[in-house]
Amino acid sequence: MTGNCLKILTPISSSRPPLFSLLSKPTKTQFKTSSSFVLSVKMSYHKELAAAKKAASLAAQLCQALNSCSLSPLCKVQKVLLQSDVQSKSDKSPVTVADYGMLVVSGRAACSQALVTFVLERELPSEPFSLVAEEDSTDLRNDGATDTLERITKLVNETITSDGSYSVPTLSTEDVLKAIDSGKSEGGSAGRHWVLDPIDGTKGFVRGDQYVIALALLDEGKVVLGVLACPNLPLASICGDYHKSSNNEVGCLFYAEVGAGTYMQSLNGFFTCEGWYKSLPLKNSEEASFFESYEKAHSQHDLSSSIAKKLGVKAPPVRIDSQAKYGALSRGDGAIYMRFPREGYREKIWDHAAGCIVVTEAGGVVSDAAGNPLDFSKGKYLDLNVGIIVTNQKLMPKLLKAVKESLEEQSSSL
Ligand SMILES: Nc1ncnc2c1ncn2[C@@H]1O[C@H](COP(=O)(O)O)[C@@H](O)[C@H]1OP(=O)(O)O
Ligand SMILES: [Mg+2]
Ligand SMILES: [Mg+2]
Ligand SMILES: [Mg+2]
Repeated sequence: MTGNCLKILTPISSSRPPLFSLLSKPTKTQFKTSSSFVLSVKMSYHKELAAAKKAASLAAQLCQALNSCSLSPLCKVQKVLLQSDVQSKSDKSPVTVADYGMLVVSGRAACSQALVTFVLERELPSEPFSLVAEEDSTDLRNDGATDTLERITKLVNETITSDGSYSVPTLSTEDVLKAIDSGKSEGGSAGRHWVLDPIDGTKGFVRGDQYVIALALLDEGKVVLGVLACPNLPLASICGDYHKSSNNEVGCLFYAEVGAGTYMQSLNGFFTCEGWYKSLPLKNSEEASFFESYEKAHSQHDLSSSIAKKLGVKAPPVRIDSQAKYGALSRGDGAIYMRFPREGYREKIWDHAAGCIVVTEAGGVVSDAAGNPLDFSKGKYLDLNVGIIVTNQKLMPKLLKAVKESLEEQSSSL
């Protein structure tokens, strides 16, 4: 453990990156040593990672404040929402417009997006800024949204003031709208692009369960760093006897930089847990626990349970919302994550970029259902073969075989 953060050990991989990749080296250069061993010196993204951690942590603080202010009219609406079903957009994702309640939910995500944009631009003033993000300001520009817009502008300003690092004039509602709309980049394979899901796991957020602020950086189409701020995720493992754990603190920040590993610290800055080294995966598929979406509409539970059966998995699935699944997996809470969206759903890069590097830098493997790595260079969508599967290097061949068999069985039964 270093300072107040935990280094997540590589569960299976024997090919940890060399220590020199942790050092600050500004160029991508290949060196030949006298023994003709080729060393590839990696680009360092330390400055960008520090900015991303700060942005995601502040956004998490903002989301937590939104949830705990029981007297706020915003929260009263959320309480009503908790008892009602969340409406759908045309792409079948929850949220937005239709009524004031939905505006409040999308407004909160937009609020988080504005704050992340503000922090990244202030922390990295000399870098060109391109952001591919989920939210836009359309709903907040409607006449009926004035009150919500004023409230979220106030909350963004309060969070900036309470942090105390930036001496800027108070942001206006127009500043906030502009900050939200700077997330309209299309991404792609050239240059650098930030990728943001300002509230990932909207349904979990509305239910008071798991959600994350997920931020990643693409460089030439590759994910080079990722941060997952998980305000409701316990610091202790969420599998096995976790409910018996003496530590019931919540709020985790996972972060990873290419070639430099994955780390976790507590969101409040104090790290108190230990002992995860012992529970790292694994072993045999029978002992693996597997994660999937809480929402049946997001992933076919019957398909994953047929795959788990083939693998001999004994434990019941762990169903939680959002990319918190990637974070929990990276620290060894479970060994497998399976995601099989319903036909017609297109996965977006902001739903996987940060989670993907958090898992791969901890030694895991993320692929589509056919075993291809995820390609983040094609714009805001991921073009995938059927679904996404995640596990460690030892279990991946077995998992792929089981996935293939179950998919064949599924298509022959149609
Ligand atoms: N119909 C759907 N199928 C699959 N994923 C969806 C669907 N609707 C929304 N999502 C997105 O899936 C992610 C949540 O997945 P999970 O079920 O694993 O929590 C979220 O990013 C959510 O978007 P959002 O960011 O708006 O919440
Ligand atoms: Mg959404
Ligand atoms: Mg999402
Ligand atoms: Mg979202």
